[in-house]
Amino acid sequence: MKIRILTLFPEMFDKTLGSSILQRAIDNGYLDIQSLNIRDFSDSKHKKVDDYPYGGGPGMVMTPQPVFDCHKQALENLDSIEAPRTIYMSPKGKVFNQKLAQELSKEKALIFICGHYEGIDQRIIDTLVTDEISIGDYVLTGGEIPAMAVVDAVARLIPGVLSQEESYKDESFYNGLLEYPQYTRPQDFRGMTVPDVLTSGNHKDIDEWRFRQSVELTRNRRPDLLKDFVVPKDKEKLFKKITIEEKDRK
Ligand SMILES: C[S@@+](CC[C@H](N)C(=O)[O-])C[C@H]1O[C@@H](n2cnc3c(N)ncnc32)[C@H](O)[C@@H]1O
Repeated sequence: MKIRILTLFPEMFDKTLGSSILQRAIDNGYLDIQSLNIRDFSDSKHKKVDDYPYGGGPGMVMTPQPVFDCHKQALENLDSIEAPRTIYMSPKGKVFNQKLAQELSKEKALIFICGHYEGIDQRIIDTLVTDEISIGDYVLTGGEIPAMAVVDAVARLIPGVLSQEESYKDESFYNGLLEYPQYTRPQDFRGMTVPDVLTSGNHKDIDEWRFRQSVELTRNRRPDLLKDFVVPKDKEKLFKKITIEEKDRK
């Protein structure tokens, strides 16, 4: 997947994209990420990228010209890819989730626009942007951290990026549930022991225990997720049993 990030702070991406799984994905050719500095595209003498909002009010707004020209360069960069989605990171956007990450991971290319100050001129959004995405109901200083979160969540779903051991299929949200608790060595840490079932070697029991933990955790913490949860065929009986037991306990 090719990713182009339009930002006033390209250096913010160096560390994140140059570490761990993302760096490996780049090295192995699964990801091609470039950040473009919007300021480099400003026509103004002092490379100005913002101005006062029409109608008054606090703060500054990012002007259209540098962003339009930076976006044009990003498109030229991706010339073999037709109409890539252009995502504006914005607190006003659709709230990002695993489903959207899965959808975006199927794209050949993505362009991200990171806002700053009070945001970007609406004409950029009306003309260039296909998706406005928020990472939650709070306001950050800029779109860089939100873009990194989206790039990270999307990249790890691209086939081949994660090795088998790191498979995401059991992880929270992927199958509609929160993940079960995880334990590692030692089996006894200062008197706190690992649940016996996990050291039993009985894979059926382990599988059932994990499913039960996932269902109970989701029911307690995120009951909203259960509305869309499709119970796997082989877990239907167990799911019913867990549900009855939970009702009896109340
Ligand atoms: C200070 S914010 C601007 C907020 C804007 N004035 C508003 O009230 O909606 C500056 C930039 O940070 C980014 N940003 C802030 N919070 C975000 C969030 N929750 N999700 C995605 N992007 C966010 C956006 O790119 C935004 O243009």
